[in-house]
Amino acid sequence: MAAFRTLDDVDVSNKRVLVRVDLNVPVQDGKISDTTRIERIKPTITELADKGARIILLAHFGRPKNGPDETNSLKPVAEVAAGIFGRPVAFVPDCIGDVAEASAAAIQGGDILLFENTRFHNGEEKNDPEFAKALARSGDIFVNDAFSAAHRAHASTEGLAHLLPAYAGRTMQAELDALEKGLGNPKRPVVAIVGGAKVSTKIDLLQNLVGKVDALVIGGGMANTFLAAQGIDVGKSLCEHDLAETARSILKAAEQSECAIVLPTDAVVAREFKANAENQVVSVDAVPSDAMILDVGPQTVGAIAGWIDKAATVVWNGPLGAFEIAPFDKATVAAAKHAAARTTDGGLVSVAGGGDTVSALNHAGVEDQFTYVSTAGGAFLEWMEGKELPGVQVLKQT
Ligand SMILES: Nc1ncnc2c1ncn2[C@@H]1O[C@H](COP(=O)(O)OP(=O)(O)OP(=O)(O)O)[C@@H](O)[C@H]1O
Ligand SMILES: O=C(O)[C@H](O)COP(=O)(O)O
Repeated sequence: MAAFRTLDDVDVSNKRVLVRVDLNVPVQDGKISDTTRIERIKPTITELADKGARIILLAHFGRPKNGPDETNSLKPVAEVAAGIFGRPVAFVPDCIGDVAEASAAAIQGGDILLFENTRFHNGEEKNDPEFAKALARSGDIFVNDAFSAAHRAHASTEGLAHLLPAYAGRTMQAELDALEKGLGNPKRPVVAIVGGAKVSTKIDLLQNLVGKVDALVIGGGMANTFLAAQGIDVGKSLCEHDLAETARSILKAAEQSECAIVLPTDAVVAREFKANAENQVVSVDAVPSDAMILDVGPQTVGAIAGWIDKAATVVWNGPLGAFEIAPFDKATVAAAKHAAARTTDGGLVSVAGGGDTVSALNHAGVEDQFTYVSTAGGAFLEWMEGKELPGVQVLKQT
């Protein structure tokens, strides 16, 4: 973290502080269904407000393509954020121009404004320097607290940092600290657990991990591709047969870098992809030709628990089975509980991220017991792939 400046390095009193946050929260039936991202930024907002900063929140919402539209407006988020922060949050219907600048000029220390969706302007995603300059006119300094949007080189995540003195917010700082412990400079042995549906969405991630970790546990649907690549018949399971060669090259790279690969040895199979479908546990070399693997089996869970016991650090992305439908959540829940217990009692550093992974940990009831659970989706994956995130990179340079 010494690589860039934080809120410890600046006097924010009475300054107009443009704070990039991630308010891209899920909405169901017109209501925000999960406020975790808003809760996560509260420490930064509280600190800035207590120090007398004039706070202006910048954020995107959804992926609007044709300018302003009501469904992607941040207006409803202002009220929810105010409830969580315990302070009024005034909504401003644009993020640039006269209204925005006049509102930012008028607020007092400790006040909070939320500017409308930055993506309502084309310049945001293009990282247009003119648009970034227009944003910068409302602020004296820039604080980026949106790790989960840091994989985007947009005007409000990257461009602004070239125009104003730039700092990492407390949430960004905590996220980067945790990720540094996870893969940057981890306590060894490091065990990565990667699951989820497909190999195709995680090739870069797997390739990066085998060069960095001591053991890689592969579960979920993607394990089927690895099993098939070794000549195992996986029946009707989800399997990317065209990626057999890629899977073999990942196994080879793992062998060269002495990374142990842990693949399922048994599996829970069913003939239907639905809750409570009739199911049985079989060895992976005895999957019936008309059945599909929907979870890893108990023997595999035992092996994964053994690896968690050996680990000083666990990084996790992707569920081990189709955890949304019982009973195919069993392995994910058991492994999550085991990692949580080892974190609480045994000093394990456990870092997890990814949309479905967070839901799975929530479902297991252990989200709070992990060392760190990232709310980032794409940004967490890119970090696991070993990529530099533009929004983080620019903070290091400025
Ligand atoms: N054996 C399996 N067969 C079919 N689907 C599976 C299997 N194992 C896991 N899945 C599915 O994989 C999906 C999650 O994978 P994904 O790679 O999207 O996770 P993630 O990276 O945490 O999430 P996100 O992509 O939202 O950030 C779940 O919907 C789960 O049902
Ligand atoms: O939800 C996210 O992962 C972030 O807010 C980034 O959103 P995006 O994928 O639309 O850029």
